[in-house]
Amino acid sequence: MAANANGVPTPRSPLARIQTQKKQNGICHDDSGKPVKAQTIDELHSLQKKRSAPTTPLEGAQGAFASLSEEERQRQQLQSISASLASLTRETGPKLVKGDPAKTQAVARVAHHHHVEAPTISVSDSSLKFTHVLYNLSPAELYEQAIKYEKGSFITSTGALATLSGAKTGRAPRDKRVVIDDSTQDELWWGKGSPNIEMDEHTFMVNRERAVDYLNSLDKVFVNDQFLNWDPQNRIKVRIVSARAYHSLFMHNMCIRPTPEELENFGTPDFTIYNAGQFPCNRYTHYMTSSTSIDLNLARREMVILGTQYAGEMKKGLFSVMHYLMPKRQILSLHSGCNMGKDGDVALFFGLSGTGKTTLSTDHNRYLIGDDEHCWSDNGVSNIEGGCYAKCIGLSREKEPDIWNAIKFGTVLENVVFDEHTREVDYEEKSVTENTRAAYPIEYIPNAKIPCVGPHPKNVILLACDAFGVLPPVSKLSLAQTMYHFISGYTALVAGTEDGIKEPTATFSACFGAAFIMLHPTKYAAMLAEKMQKHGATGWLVNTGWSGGSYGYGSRIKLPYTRKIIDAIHSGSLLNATYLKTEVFGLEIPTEIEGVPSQILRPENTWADKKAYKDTLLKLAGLFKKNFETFTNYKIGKDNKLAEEILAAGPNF
Ligand SMILES: Nc1ncnc2c1ncn2[C@@H]1O[C@H](COP(=O)(O)OP(=O)(O)OP(=O)(O)O)[C@@H](O)[C@H]1O
Ligand SMILES: O=C([O-])CC(=O)C(=O)O
Ligand SMILES: [Ca+2]
Ligand SMILES: [Mn+2]
Repeated sequence: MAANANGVPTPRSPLARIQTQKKQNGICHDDSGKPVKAQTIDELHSLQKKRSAPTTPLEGAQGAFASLSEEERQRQQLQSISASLASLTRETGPKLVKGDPAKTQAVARVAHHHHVEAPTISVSDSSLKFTHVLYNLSPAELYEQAIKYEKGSFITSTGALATLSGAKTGRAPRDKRVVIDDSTQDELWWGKGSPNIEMDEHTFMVNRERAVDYLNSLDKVFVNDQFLNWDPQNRIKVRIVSARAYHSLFMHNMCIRPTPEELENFGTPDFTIYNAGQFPCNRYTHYMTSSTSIDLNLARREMVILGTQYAGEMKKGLFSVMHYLMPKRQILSLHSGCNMGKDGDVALFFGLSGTGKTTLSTDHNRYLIGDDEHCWSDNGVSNIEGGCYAKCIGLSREKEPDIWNAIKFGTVLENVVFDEHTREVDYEEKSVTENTRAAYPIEYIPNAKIPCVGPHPKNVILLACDAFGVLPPVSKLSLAQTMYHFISGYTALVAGTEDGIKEPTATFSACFGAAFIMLHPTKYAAMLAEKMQKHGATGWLVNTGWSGGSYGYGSRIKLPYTRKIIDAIHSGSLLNATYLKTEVFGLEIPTEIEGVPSQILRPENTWADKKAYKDTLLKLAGLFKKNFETFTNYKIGKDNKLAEEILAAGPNF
């Protein structure tokens, strides 16, 4: 029974008497609740928000400044960010203020205490104005910023932040530039087939200045201080300076989120991204072939983004950095998904964009370690990232329930189309792009393994989305075959992820990620061979692409069948199946798998036109052979025995 304010029971009856308070001093009080502790509306609003713990990075010794005052912390933090944003020609950083410029009152007060000293060398207007820093904002704060200031930002019916990435809806690999200097000249892979297109140090500085000036011309910038790599011994500190809440939330989700304590001791970042994506590069600048430029300077540990707002550039730019830093430490960096069974059996999923790394590593019966970027060290595997980046085209609750459910508050949904009233997303719709994406923190997947590390892999699964429809749905590989297919990195690129490609086309991309590797592919291949051998991992080739004919004739292998195949690999049952060897590619294919129609296991059975099948098979084999020519002269491992074996493991016809 309910009680009124005086504790007198109020009987529930249809004709309950309306009770008014007894008159005191002749005034009628409505004191059903206590009055608010505010004298004004402003004061009332200020009560709404509780102060949170300070999140401030410190320069210098870890934890030594634990007793610093809040004010001193703020000052050091702004100094560190000001140093990041400094113009290198005017030798001064901008005046920084923490917080949203919209809250002008607070700004005036903070600015008085915290602005960084005025420049002495050469003064420009930008050094006279304040740049407001929105530092490691929470998802809720970033939502508010996005919705208020960024056109095209909306909350979907499930709570995700829908956003548009602008003119670019995929990466622009032809616009990537890497600074060539005395050390990178010899260390990195340059020339034919390499993703590293050179630029000189001076041009980098021109673009860096352009990006920094652009960012400093704004009222506010977002700064994220985060980590990469869950292996604590090989963790990298990254700072991302960007102009959009979308970019800040994307990286909040994709990188590892520091705890408040870790943030207090953050210090100087190991790597910094300047994302001035809304602003183009100057096409009169040397080495620039378009208005977009993604520039990597390993010596300065910096990356500059101009002319593209596609957030994937940041994620994959950092991945390139890891592909340089980790092999130096004898750690193999991998463009792969990774998950682990209840018994601790780890599987890696390699594959190019759209082949199924995210879809297949997200498996309700297994622990997710990560969906896209990993390291394999002497201690086992570790995820580089703190989030997942799933393709959304055709997404359904039935087929991919865990990804579906991860699209909720906090998740960034790029370039999707939704109902203007209900805000329900239509995942079939590709009118903005086919490369629609969801970026969410890894803990949004219920069986994520946190921390995202695991023991040495037992299975290495190479995913290829074969648009020709001639590769078997699954084959067991020898070590040499695994290397052959790893170096080849075959797939049919699915539309949209890389700018300009509109429909599936056969592609070879070394190490299943040539766009991101920094060293010659054979360096990574040799490390993979050594690790697989040492830890007894088995290689598999899984075709998640076409069956019964090429693209346009056959159809994509059904996801439930691919899942059954993957289940059989994980359980170990496929290892003991009966195999037969295919002609031309010499692949071992199983004759039976539980839950998969046996006739689809042999591609030639699914083709009505046997001659067309044979012709297509030979055509693809020819493409493999031609692609591999560039690698035949390279030494792999200590002696050249493996290189010869690998070559022999390719198609024979
Ligand atoms: N048989 C299949 N196996 C795997 N994926 C399939 C299959 N059939 C259809 N798909 C679809 O293919 C897409 C695979 O995309 P996924 O996000 O897993 O790519 P990815 O390898 O993680 O690429 P990226 O590196 O670009 O993130 C999903 O949209 C999935 O629904
Ligand atoms: O980088 C991207 O835009 C998406 C991705 O994961 C890939 O292409 O491998
Ligand atoms: Ca993915
Ligand atoms: Mn990827």
